[in-house]
Amino acid sequence: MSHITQAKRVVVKVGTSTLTYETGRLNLRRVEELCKVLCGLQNEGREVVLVTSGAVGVGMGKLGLHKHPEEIEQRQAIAAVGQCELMFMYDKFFGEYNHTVAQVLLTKDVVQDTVTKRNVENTFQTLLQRGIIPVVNENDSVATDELAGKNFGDNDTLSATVATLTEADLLVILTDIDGLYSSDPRKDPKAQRIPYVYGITDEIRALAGGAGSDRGTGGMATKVTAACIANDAGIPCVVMSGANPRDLYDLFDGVVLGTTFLPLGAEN
Ligand SMILES: Nc1ncnc2c1ncn2[C@@H]1O[C@H](COP(=O)(O)OP(=O)(O)O)[C@@H](O)[C@H]1O
Ligand SMILES: N[C@@H](CCC(=O)OP(=O)(O)O)C(=O)O
Repeated sequence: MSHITQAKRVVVKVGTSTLTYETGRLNLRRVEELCKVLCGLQNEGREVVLVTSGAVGVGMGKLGLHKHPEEIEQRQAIAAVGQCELMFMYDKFFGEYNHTVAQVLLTKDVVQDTVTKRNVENTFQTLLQRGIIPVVNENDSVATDELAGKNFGDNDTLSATVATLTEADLLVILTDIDGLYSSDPRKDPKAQRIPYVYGITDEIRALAGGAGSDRGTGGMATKVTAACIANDAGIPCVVMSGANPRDLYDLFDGVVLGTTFLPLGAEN
């Protein structure tokens, strides 16, 4: 699958359910492994952009909270605590393998305005040219557009936006399940994994349900939306399990993992 093996610029998105234990505390072993593998991919000549969730989840863990507060301002404040911890950890782990990270926090309006969009595109280009790994999250402490509902924001869609902004060759979404199934496997034991999707249709969208845990936000539905945004920009998208970050090496060696969403006309 040359779309994957030959991808040079790769956006990798990791969800809260992959980064944390049920307590909300960081799964350090997994996060360290993920950072090491991303450094390995960077060393082989790829350019990696990491889109990370976890600010709210990690903030809750750090503050000893077990239930998502209803109030938006509480969640914004918790995210501010968690984002700090997340970046401290990424800086440390990537630094151990001699790589520099940069924090980029985005809101929807940034990419809707031509001037701020160009600014952030320039920032990404400059970071990547310098071999720096951008670590991106939604700017949860200032974003209010997506806070009205229960969802705090949607980093799946954000990752697709980042893939288009950076003109990436591939988007990889790491989650707590190994791809898109014919229905939510947590509810349907007969659900079967779908290895390839060539062009996202309404039937495919209808298969994808909501989050599988209290820590996840958008479920498979937002991942399919993200894949659609990426595919519309000509960028293939893989949704796969983040449980064993070393699987990324297999992916780039050509092993078929998770679900690969390919734009129509990009079948080989
Ligand atoms: N058709 C489907 N195929 C696979 N997973 C699905 C499907 N429908 C709903 N899901 C749920 O989506 C969850 C992954 O999304 P989410 O919990 O938001 O994780 P993350 O934190 O990685 O974004 C899975 O654990 C699963 O329960
Ligand atoms: N920006 C939020 C993440 C929102 C989100 O989409 O979470 P997830 O479903 O775990 O990818 C945070 O950092 O907590």
